[in-house]
Amino acid sequence: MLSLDLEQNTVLQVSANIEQWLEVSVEQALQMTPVSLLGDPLIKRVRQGLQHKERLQGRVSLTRQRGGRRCRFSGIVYRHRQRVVVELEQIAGMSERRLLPAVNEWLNGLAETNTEEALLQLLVTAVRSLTGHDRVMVYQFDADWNGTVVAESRSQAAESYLGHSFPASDIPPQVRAKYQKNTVRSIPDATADRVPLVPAQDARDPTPLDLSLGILRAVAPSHLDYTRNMGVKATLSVAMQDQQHLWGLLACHGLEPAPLSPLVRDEVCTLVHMATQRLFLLKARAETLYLQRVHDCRERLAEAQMNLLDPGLLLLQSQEWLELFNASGLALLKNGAAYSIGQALPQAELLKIGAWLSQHHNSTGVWSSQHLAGTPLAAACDLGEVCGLLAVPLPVDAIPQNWLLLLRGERLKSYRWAGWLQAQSYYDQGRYQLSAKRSFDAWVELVRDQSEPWLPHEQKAAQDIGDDLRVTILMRAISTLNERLTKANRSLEELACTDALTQVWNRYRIEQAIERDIQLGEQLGQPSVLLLLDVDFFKSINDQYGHEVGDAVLVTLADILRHSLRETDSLGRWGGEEFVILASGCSLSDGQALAERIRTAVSDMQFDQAGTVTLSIGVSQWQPGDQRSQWVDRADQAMYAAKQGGRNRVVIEAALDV
Ligand SMILES: Nc1nc2c(ncn2[C@@H]2O[C@H](COP(=O)(O)OP(=O)(O)OP(=O)(O)O)[C@@H](O)[C@H]2O)c(=O)[nH]1
Repeated sequence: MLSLDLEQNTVLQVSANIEQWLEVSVEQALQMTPVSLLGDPLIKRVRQGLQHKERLQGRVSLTRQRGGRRCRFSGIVYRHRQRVVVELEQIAGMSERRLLPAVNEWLNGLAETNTEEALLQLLVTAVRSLTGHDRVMVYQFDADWNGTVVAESRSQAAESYLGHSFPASDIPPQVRAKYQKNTVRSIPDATADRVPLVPAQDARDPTPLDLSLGILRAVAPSHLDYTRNMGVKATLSVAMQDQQHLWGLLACHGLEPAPLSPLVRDEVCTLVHMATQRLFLLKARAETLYLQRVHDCRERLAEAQMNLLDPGLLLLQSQEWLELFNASGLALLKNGAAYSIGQALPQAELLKIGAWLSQHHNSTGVWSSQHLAGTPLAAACDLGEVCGLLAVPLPVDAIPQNWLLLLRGERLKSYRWAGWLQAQSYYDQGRYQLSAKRSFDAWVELVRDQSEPWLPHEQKAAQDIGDDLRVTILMRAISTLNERLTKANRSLEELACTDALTQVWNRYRIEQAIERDIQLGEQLGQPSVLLLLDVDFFKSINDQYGHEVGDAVLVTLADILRHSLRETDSLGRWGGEEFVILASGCSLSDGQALAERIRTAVSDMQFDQAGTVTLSIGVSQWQPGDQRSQWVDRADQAMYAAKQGGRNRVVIEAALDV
């Protein structure tokens, strides 16, 4: 490793072992110019490639004769402030020409895998065949940065770590941050001596050289302890990440020092990079399929909205929602009622959950827990077997009293922790301080009372479906309200058209019916007849028995009249003790017959206290050109004639003296 000042054309620092590689002593090297030490082509390439850049794209190469043999070096170059760092490694082992076809084959294989498991397994197999490490693992981080080994390829001699977990403290935040900058960390020989730079500091710029972009920097003593305690003497780890997120690591272990050609290391990085891309592609594909299922569910909800289905009934048919959310039970809390499917809780407990959520969760976003026993909700109700809850508020009028609840049972998980669980790092003055692990024996920890975690895409899908469900509930509520309003309007209308005492139509309503019949007569020539009925000597009934008896007579009379009519006839109270019957589609003679029937029925009737009651009835037929008043007047005149003629009789208009 060398640091150069290309402006001043000087060599600032060199590795103490430079002579072993380039056959110049440290003193000589520090006297030389960069060009005389590393050659004109290399320095030219660095000058061109490093303009305005932190690191050189690609590699530089250098050839030297050593002990009569030609040695090839490959190097990386990066900048720290004014200084340019050159790291050179001798190329050994598999030649470039033999390496490429093998890598290509592995790359093709990776591109053909269709499951995450197959992909990661192929990756560890490929990397081990290239590097010859004893154990190659893929190590996946969970949300808390604990890592679990999800794929492994190993030699007989290496113990298996598959399924083991490592606590987050093993790879603390500042180490994780470094992986974002430099995806690869290589320790080919953990037992090797550290080689210092000479001089240790650049006299003009005492800032320590930042080597975080490099490969050859020495390893922190705590990390060396860590690898030693793990029983490994060589490691290589490569970050598996997309732009923002460190998903996991590819980690290689050698039980013995494992010198690694920089070219092989580069190819491993390429394989890991390609495998990570493929991994995210497979994940994206799975997510697309999931979103398609969510979309189908939403389509069905949209249909339910159009058909104004009751969301509660809808839920009962939604077995699919259970599968979609990998839920053991599902409940809808709506207007104080609970509908549920699957293994839910008793209605009373579900309602308690709803009440607690409404009181404590004010946001319109979802509420979730995979460990309900650790939340205050556990004290508010009996959760039974339920360990996980994803609750989606369905606010109507901004108050989230309605909830969609997705429930999950326990998922027993055994963590096979590799090494001690005691804190391996501690936080001090804003930095994690590392201390090495001392044991890597597996500890099995059984995690109880927890469900599968609610993944972000599941939470998003639940929120979307919740939004649709909320609209369905609203639409349903509006339609129910409309139905009620229509009913209420109809009752009001009836009330406005009904005579309060006799419950037959009032004068306003019967006049409307008469107008309608006049229109039908004019448009279709339909005949209609009016009967005007007046109680004889009604005043004397009132006078003799009191007004209440008079009222009772009117009520009984209305009943008799109602029962004497056909479907098409209409009955109304004209006022006082007068009634009107409109016999639609009826001739004058038919009207006369009807009037006679009624007159007889009434006169034959014994009224409770009033005894016999008789009617005088006038009958008139609508004539083309008649206004309502003319038609009614003629019936009135006929009725008057009946009175005149001695009462308890029917007179038709034809009998009137014109
Ligand atoms: N009990 C009761 N009486 C009513 C009601 N509406 C009108 N009346 C009475 O009905 C009586 C009608 O009397 P009149 O118009 O003199 O006629 P009448 O006694 O029937 O004699 P004629 O029609 O000539 O046979 C009056 O005394 C009114 O007060 C009612 O709703 N209830």
